Amino acid sequence: MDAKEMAKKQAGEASFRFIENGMTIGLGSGSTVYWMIRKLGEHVCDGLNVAGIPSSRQTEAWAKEFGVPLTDFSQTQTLDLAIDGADEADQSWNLTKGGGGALVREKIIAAAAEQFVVIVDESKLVDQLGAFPLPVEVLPFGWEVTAERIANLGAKPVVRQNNGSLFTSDNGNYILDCDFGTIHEPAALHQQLKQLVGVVETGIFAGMADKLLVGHPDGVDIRDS
Ligand SMILES: O=C[C@H](O)[C@H](O)[C@H](O)COP(=O)(O)O
Repeated sequence: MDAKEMAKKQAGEASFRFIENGMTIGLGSGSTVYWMIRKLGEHVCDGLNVAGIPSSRQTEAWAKEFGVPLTDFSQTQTLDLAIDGADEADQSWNLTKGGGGALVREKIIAAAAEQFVVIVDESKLVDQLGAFPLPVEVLPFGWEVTAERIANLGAKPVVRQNNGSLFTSDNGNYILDCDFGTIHEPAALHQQLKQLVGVVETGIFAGMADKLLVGHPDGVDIRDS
């Protein structure tokens, strides 16, 4: 395992300390979350009683593979905890998410959780967001028009592709990866984008994180907001 993967594993596994018996947990998406789900599965095998709501089909598959019981929002509308990764985290803990295309479900889950724990390897820490192009989920109908409106806000949107076809999210939508350069005011940019017809959600998670776990190859820093 390389150093970056070790750091992801450290952050993912360390998040287990926030999990208590009886909790309903929002399960984020991505390669850092993988380590959290794997660890959680081990404890479920040892008798831990939890239920998870997955934020993507991939996460659902991992939860089933590792034996983590699942539930859904028809059973509960609040979560004790959500744990998720990020593509960038700035010094105020604003996040860019959606590199894997799961941002809408991830944001619904994070917003429904009493506590939102973010797990990243150290490479995700930045002074300001923007080096990672901002994922914006848009409706397929008229996506070209929506992309033009986003370009008018100062971005270079590129529609995400997957093996030569347009990438489709778990919600059946497209993702525009939008290079805005350095994002000086993430919350304001999010609001501007949300006002555009055709925009479903943005990958800016501003002011949502309660804890930030930063993994290094040989340990983890746990930061409180
Ligand atoms: O849509 C994907 C999610 O926002 C992920 O949490 C994010 O891309 C980070 O993933 P990873 O832990 O694989 O870097």
